[in-house]
Amino acid sequence: MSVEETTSEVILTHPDNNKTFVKILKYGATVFSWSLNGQEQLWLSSAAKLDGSKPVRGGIPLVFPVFGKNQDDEDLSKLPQHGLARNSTWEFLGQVKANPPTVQFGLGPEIANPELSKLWPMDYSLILTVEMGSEHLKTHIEVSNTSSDQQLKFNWLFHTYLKIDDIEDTMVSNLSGTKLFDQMLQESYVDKQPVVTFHEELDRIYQKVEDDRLVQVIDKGHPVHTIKRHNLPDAVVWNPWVEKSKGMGDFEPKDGFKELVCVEPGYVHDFVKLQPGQSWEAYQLLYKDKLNYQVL
Ligand SMILES: O=P(O)(O)OC[C@H]1O[C@H](O)[C@H](O)[C@@H](O)[C@@H]1O
Repeated sequence: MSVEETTSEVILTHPDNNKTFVKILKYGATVFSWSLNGQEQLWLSSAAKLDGSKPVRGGIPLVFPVFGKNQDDEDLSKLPQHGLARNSTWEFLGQVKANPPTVQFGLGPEIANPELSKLWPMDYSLILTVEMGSEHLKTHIEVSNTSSDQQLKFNWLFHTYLKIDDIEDTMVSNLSGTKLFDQMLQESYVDKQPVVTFHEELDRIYQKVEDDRLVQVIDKGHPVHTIKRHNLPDAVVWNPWVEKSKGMGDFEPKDGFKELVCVEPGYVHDFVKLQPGQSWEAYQLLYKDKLNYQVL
């Protein structure tokens, strides 16, 4: 059977290769493991909570309706950092395709975390579609405004923790020439470096990155992850390094930052704004590709 459901998880196994599978926690609809022919692709903290007591530290947490901690918006500023989707138990809607195995999860205010929904009493419907091919993992989101009279204003982001061998051998490519907001320096500038490299905590929001820029994670010259984005103009690149990792209780081992890089496709610089009845969709596609250094 290619789709197995337990009380807390859904596991998809590829029909042609049982070493290719994905595990999704209903809490947060969080993909917390993706094995591609026996090789884990996502980083997961060994102290990550998988019991619904807090968002998962690793995998692909979903960020909605606000990225970070909003200070200005009357409604969104009441929510905690990264919103409510990653701390709500989603409904498993079932399998929609046999091959590639594809499943859907849904979230709306009627089942979302009640404490957080009180802080943000909006009408919306989210459908997450997870498709696992023999060589790829696609996460697709559709957000609908189900209100009859109110605008829906939100951020979306796939907070993807990619597993790597060694952060100091790793580069992230094809973001050069893009404007970014540096969360460490709290300032905006254009990245003039040919690739992103890591020597300390790095937390950058690259803005309005064209859809046809394929972001690649390169290990000693070899591309290990390729990320295609659809309708997600921003890309956050994050590595917590030594001090930030120490400060996160659910981050283990403490030197685990060496084996992860977060590349997070999102819509976070601006808000998506939907009028009553409107919908918006976007996806992230993770796959393997040859080195594709784009001259832009
Ligand atoms: O600790 P969390 O709430 O999961 O946030 C983890 C990280 O998310 C994003 O990458 C932000 O850019 C970082 O500033 C933040 O530290």
